Amino acid sequence: MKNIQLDITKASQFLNADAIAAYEPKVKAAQEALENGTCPGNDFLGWLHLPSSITSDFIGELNATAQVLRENCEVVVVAGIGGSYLGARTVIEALSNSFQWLLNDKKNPVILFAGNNIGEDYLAEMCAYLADKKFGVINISKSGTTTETALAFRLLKKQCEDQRGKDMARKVIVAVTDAKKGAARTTADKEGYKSFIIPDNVGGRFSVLTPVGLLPIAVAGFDIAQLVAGAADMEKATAADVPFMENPSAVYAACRNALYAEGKKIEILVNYQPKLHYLNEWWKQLYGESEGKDQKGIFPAAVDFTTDLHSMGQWIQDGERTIFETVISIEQPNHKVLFPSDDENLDGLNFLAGKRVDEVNKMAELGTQLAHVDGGVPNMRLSVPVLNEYYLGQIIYFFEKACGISGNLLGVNTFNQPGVEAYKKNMFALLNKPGYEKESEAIRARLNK
Ligand SMILES: O=P(O)(O)OC[C@H]1O[C@](O)(CO)[C@@H](O)[C@@H]1O
Repeated sequence: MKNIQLDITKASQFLNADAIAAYEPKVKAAQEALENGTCPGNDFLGWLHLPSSITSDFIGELNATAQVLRENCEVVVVAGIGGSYLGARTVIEALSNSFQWLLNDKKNPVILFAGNNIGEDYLAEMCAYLADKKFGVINISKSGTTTETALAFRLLKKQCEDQRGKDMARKVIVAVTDAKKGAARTTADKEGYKSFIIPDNVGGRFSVLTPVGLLPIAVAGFDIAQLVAGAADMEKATAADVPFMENPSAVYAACRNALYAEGKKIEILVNYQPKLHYLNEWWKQLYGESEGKDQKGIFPAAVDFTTDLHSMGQWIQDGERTIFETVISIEQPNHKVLFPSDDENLDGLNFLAGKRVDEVNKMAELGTQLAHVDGGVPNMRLSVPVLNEYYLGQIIYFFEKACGISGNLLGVNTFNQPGVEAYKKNMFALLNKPGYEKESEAIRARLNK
């Protein structure tokens, strides 16, 4: 089967002729440090060989649990934030009908996401929608203590028990969390929920191929074996013994770092399919939390084209020249729509008659690439044969591997996120959380100045 393909020619033309090749020894060292476990954060490398180590028995166990939820729920709420929901949402939205929630065909449960914000209106409206639904919950949190998720879960657990009774609630609430620690583990054990473990050595943003992503994706009705198969093939295609220029993750890592060294501080991930919006969101967390530290790191931004050509297009074409783009292009859509001819041709669009809509999209993509390159924006392009589970697995592993290499090239600990604690500390101090007395006093004094 054909793999996803990375083309960097429209990016490397902005660099010295040998700039990418010059990265080969550095990339080799960065990848070796990753594979040998000698890089910073080496206790979080469990994702590296995850795809090839997932057994069919484990897939079977996940599918069996998914089946229990599918049989007993019209709606399943996935509670989680960051790496504990973005991967699942990426795959589910990429593969679902764009109007899934309007279809009401009962083939699959409606999947909702919660615990990823603290919006009171969001929670109120979701709980109101669930009021007459047979619903279940997948509570996902590695730490088991994340405020956004814990808050939503407390509401959902109570509503589920009140609506469906304690016994049924125990059947349709599943926990995905740490093996031993955290409130989500304590609750799951006490209530006797079915639970899955997030391995200690896999951080949240690298966890989509653990039950964190696999369980919700299976509940939504998608083929997780194919997702894992795609990732496993990409694990092979990016292995340490693959020559540098044939390893897409190594080349992507080299190219983005070479551009960064030339002052291209912002990378914009671009798609031409609205279904890929959440891939943008997943990728932003993957690269943002991994590389944005020690006062350095490429800023990961993202746009949905052609939609955002009518909002951000101006900035990208003519704004400050500190950006580069990485475009994800799906070669073949899953549907076929031919543009009709019209005798009156009042809209003047008969020149498109008989063409596929995707042909127009592809010409928009090519035209944009040429314009942006002419405007001084280096462009990489990741070509994906078709949008399905298998190729989403390839895309996920491609970006994860490249992120591991890229973080080592940048010289940061790719696998921690100390900066995320700052807001939490202030929030807990402001909310008078027990244990934060000193911080509460200090923050109030600061605000009263
Ligand atoms: O799975 P958890 O522990 O709830 O964490 C969710 C997210 O929050 C963070 O820890 C940041 O606070 C992310 O790294 C993580 O993906």
